Amino acid sequence: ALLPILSYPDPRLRTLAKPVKEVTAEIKTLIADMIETMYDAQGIGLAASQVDRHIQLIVIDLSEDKNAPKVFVNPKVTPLVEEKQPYEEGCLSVPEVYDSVERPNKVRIEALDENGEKIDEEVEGLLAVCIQHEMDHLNGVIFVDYLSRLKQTRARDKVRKVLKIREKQG
Ligand SMILES: O=C(O)C[C@@H](Cc1ccccc1)C(=O)SCC(=O)c1ccccc1
Ligand SMILES: [Zn+2]
Repeated sequence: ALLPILSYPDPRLRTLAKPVKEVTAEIKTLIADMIETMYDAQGIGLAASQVDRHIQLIVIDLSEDKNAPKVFVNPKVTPLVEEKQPYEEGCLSVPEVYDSVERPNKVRIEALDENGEKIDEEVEGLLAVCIQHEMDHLNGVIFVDYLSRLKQTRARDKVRKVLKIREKQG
């Protein structure tokens, strides 16, 4: 089922996500719903925080055909390089706002997959950027937090406008 995505600056987006104790059938349903919601919203990632479920769960799909979703439960990210690279980020909770954010572009990701199997990989490029962006969501951080106050104000105004237009479209 499609899930409603919280929009900036909704305070619920600031909630700290709790670890998942066990990947239950209910959580497997949430994973499927998050993947469906991510595709519907044309995103490449989605954190449970964005659908108002405050558990440590993210889904990502960078594939062309949108048929290779990755699931990370209780993810832990460790930068593998000091140097930060800029990347033009967006966010499904801050629609139609894009701006440059600097992050390490090579990280180690440790997590569980949807079957509770261990994941321990070194990733780089857009996957590394996206994982860090989703991890931020689980810690109540939104990419606009890295921008200037002026840009944060503009982002708030832009989201308000976009949501009004989407409401009219029904
Ligand atoms: O809000 C989210 O977590 C989803 C977000 C993930 C993300 C995109 C780009 C950089 C970092 C994290 C999106 O999918 S935004 C929409 C999108 O598909 C996109 C935007 C910019 C670049 C590439 C993709
Ligand atoms: Zn986001």
